[in-house]
Amino acid sequence: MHQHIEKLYLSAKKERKLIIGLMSGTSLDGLDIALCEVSGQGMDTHVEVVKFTTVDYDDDYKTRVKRVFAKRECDLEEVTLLNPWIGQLHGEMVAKTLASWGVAKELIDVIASHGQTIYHCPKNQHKRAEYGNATLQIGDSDHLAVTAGITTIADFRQKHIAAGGEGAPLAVYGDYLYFTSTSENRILLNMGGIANLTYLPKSADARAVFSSDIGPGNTIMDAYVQRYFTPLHYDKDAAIAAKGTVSEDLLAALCDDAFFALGFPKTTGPEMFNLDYLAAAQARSNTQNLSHFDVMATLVQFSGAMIAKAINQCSEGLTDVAVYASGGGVHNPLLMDIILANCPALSEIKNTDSLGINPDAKEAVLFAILANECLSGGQQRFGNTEQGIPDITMGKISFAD
Ligand SMILES: Nc1ncnc2c1ncn2[C@@H]1O[C@H](COP(=O)(O)OP(=O)(O)OP(=O)(O)O)[C@@H](O)[C@H]1O
Ligand SMILES: CC(=O)N[C@H]1[C@@H]2OC[C@@H](O2)[C@@H](O)[C@@H]1O[C@H](C)C(=O)O
Repeated sequence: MHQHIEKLYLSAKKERKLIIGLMSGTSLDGLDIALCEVSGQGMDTHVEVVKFTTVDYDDDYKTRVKRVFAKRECDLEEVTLLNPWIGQLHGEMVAKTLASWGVAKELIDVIASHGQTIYHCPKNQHKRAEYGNATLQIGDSDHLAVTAGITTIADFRQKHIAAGGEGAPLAVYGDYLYFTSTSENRILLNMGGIANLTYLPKSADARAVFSSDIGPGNTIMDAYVQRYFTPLHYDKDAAIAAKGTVSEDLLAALCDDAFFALGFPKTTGPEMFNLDYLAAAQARSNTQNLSHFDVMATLVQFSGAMIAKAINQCSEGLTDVAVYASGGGVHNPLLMDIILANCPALSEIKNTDSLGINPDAKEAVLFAILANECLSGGQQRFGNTEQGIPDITMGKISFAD
């Protein structure tokens, strides 16, 4: 038996594993690194986030990735060069972070790497009959594994598509296995660049679980700030939006798109929700001359209103629904206020801290849970492909040498 297979077999048998979950999201803010002690599997999964950090990307990384990010046409050589380059960079980031934590790489069972999404195109977006759903994450895991010296499980989204899904949201698997409660119905709301939610019934019936992207979280706001408020990367604490006034005409135009009429589940990305989307809405509503502050005020209202609409749709007819938020959007006080103000059935929105998981770490923890399922789980049935939750084992394995 190959030594790597034997080591993986021994890891898979361990009651407690040390798994490093990695997430690099559509906001391109940094690499989330969560050192997780994972025990059990399936509905008995328990995670302790031993250490967490976000290693910020420098402007060089952002500039390089943005040349190919969410663009229908780009330099294929650049994509080819970035794939190993990001994998190696992520491996170096992990190695340096472990060293700073004083954790020897030999103690780590596996790394679980999401990679960097550069293009996401579900059928509702490309509308090309000859193709199915598709998505592309780069940051090759062989380069990551060799650089970090740790076996790496990666590229989770492809199997989801192979089994009939759209490759996202994958949060539903981790949410169901880890956050299901038999005392309350729960909505897990993630607000990164894109907002997505998972509905967890207190019946714990996997067939009643529900998950979908909603629309933009921070992605258009970030792009607007990066264009007009250089060198800022985002509207910290909504300081810019707070100075503006919502344009009802622009808001109506932003909300008026076929994507929002699609039923759930659905997925999207910055391929659709970007500054071109904003410009088209401004042209339709003749609001091209708004101040930057008024545009930002309207964008945060747009995200908040669409998120609230999805929460209301999900919880219609239910009495006890608790909402737990995660992702960088939890730090935007104006966004959180708008959501709550538009959800009459809610008295508060908690964040996942109250469930023991740092809201900034949740996505990285998700991939650690998916890797644990790849090694030791797989028994939990979802069997709900129509709802975008097929029963599958996700991830490709890259050995360290
Ligand atoms: N203090 C803050 N005030 C306002 N917004 C904030 C604050 N901190 C973070 N954010 C927002 O959160 C974003 C980062 O969130 P997160 O890391 O969850 O995104 P992501 O994971 O890259 O996105 P996705 O989940 O779509 O892949 C920032 O780009 C910014 O828009
Ligand atoms: C293609 C892709 O990277 N999608 C992301 C993005 O970021 C949020 C939302 O859109 C979600 O659908 C997904 O990531 C999270 C981790 C998910 O799969 O649940």
